[in-house]
Amino acid sequence: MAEQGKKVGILGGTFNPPHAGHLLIAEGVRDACGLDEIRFMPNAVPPHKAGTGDADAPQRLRMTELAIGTNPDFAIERIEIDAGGISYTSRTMDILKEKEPETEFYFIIGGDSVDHLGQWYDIDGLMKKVSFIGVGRPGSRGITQYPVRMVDVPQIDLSSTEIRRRLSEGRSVRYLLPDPVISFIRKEGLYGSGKTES
Ligand SMILES: Nc1ncnc2c1ncn2[C@@H]1O[C@H](COP(=O)(O)OP(=O)(O)OP(=O)(O)O)[C@@H](O)[C@H]1O
Ligand SMILES: O=C(O)c1ccc[n+]([C@@H]2O[C@H](COP(=O)([O-])O)[C@@H](O)[C@H]2O)c1
Repeated sequence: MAEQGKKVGILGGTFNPPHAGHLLIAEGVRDACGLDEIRFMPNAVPPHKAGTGDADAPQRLRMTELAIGTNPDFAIERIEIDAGGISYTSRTMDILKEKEPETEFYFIIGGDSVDHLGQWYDIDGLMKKVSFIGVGRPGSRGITQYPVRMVDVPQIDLSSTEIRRRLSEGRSVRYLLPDPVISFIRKEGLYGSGKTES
């Protein structure tokens, strides 16, 4: 059972893989907005992405767990992974709000997501269900006609795409994502990184 009036930030993502950019914005928003907790919420099937390549949903979930580690301010929200199918945020928020009527939810998005918010499923309905917090992202405008509270947090020009590319080219990803996630990627042989014993 949720505590009364707890302020929870939801960082939804594909986390393919999770990286320093995700961790930085989560901590930045938590701090700037006085949130009690940030939940990282991996989606099952992302609504607006072509696919997730060779990482399946359980692997993305595991990598997200490893990324947040033991940080007591961070948690995992597995509602979308457990539901399966295409993860429309509007539907997810209905379920979350019904489960935890006392919790105040804030949905955190990066500048590229801000730019494309108008294309989200049931966006007008969704706006009535949850408050949006946006953060800048290099290469995006972070502009929308929808009411998004833009928050200034440290930014890093990093994406999961860039990490997958580096791994497939055998290049270093050290410090771009937490070591336990790198070890998992190598152990599972994800993103063309090649299987290793360590
Ligand atoms: N470096 C970053 N700065 C700000 N926001 C980010 C950054 N990286 C990701 N985000 C935001 O985090 C959320 C989840 O991102 P996602 O898991 O899709 O990662 P991604 O790096 O954008 O992935 P990909 O490169 O595969 O598209 C999105 O709202 C996205 O805008
Ligand atoms: O509901 C939608 O139509 C919708 C469209 C695009 C993205 N989202 C959600 O926004 C979050 C970030 O998306 P992504 O694709 O950058 O990982 C993630 O939780 C997605 O499920 C949701």
